[in-house]
Amino acid sequence: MKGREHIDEWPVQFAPRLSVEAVEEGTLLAPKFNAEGLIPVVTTNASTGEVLMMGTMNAEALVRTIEAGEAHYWSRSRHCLWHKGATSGLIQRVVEIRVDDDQDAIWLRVDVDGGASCHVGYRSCFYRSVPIGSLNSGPVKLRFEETTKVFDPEVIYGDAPNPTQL
Ligand SMILES: N=c1c2ncn([C@@H]3O[C@H](COP(=O)(O)OP(=O)(O)OP(=O)(O)O)[C@@H](O)[C@H]3O)c2ncn1[C@@H]1O[C@H](COP(=O)(O)O)[C@@H](O)[C@H]1O
Ligand SMILES: [Mg+2]
Ligand SMILES: [Zn+2]
Repeated sequence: MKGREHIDEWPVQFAPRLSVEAVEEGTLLAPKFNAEGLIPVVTTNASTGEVLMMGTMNAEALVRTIEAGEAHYWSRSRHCLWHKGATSGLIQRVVEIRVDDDQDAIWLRVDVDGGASCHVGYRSCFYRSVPIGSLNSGPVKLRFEETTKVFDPEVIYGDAPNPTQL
């Protein structure tokens, strides 16, 4: 974190994970980051509950999100701290941050400037559904639940590399 190189200088401190009871029933934030230093984050629309994104944070992204009230993630495809909307203006304003029982998953409830959270141009990253019970042979055919894009990624992101990796 720029100008605050040591974790003790960060504006938000996490508690140590000293007991199951403290983690599950206590009142201190003691997040569990995985071996790569990451924690999964599910982000929903604060008004509608719609799931918008599944992302990851490192400790710095979580601290910055708490500090700024705007969603910050760790981009695994671009290997950098990612302030969502820094390029596109599609900032996610955090209404509430929740942590799950064992504190190894984060839930962000957000309002989104511009109404879209997906780099493909849709409102939600989960813009397609998988039909239940369709057992025809061949690949499962997806159904588009969102049919119009909120924005045109080519206009917004230009020639930036597409983060979707095959
Ligand atoms: N803007 C987005 C963006 N919005 C939503 N998402 C979704 O966020 C999820 C996490 O993205 P990551 O890049 O962290 O990828 P990952 O899932 O960790 O890594 P993979 O294993 O999938 O490669 C994915 O489901 C993405 O589809 C985005 N992923 C990438 N971007 C890129 O971020 C850059 C900045 O965009 P803004 O933040 O909108 O300014 C642009 O280059 C965009 O292409
Ligand atoms: Mg992904
Ligand atoms: Zn997406």
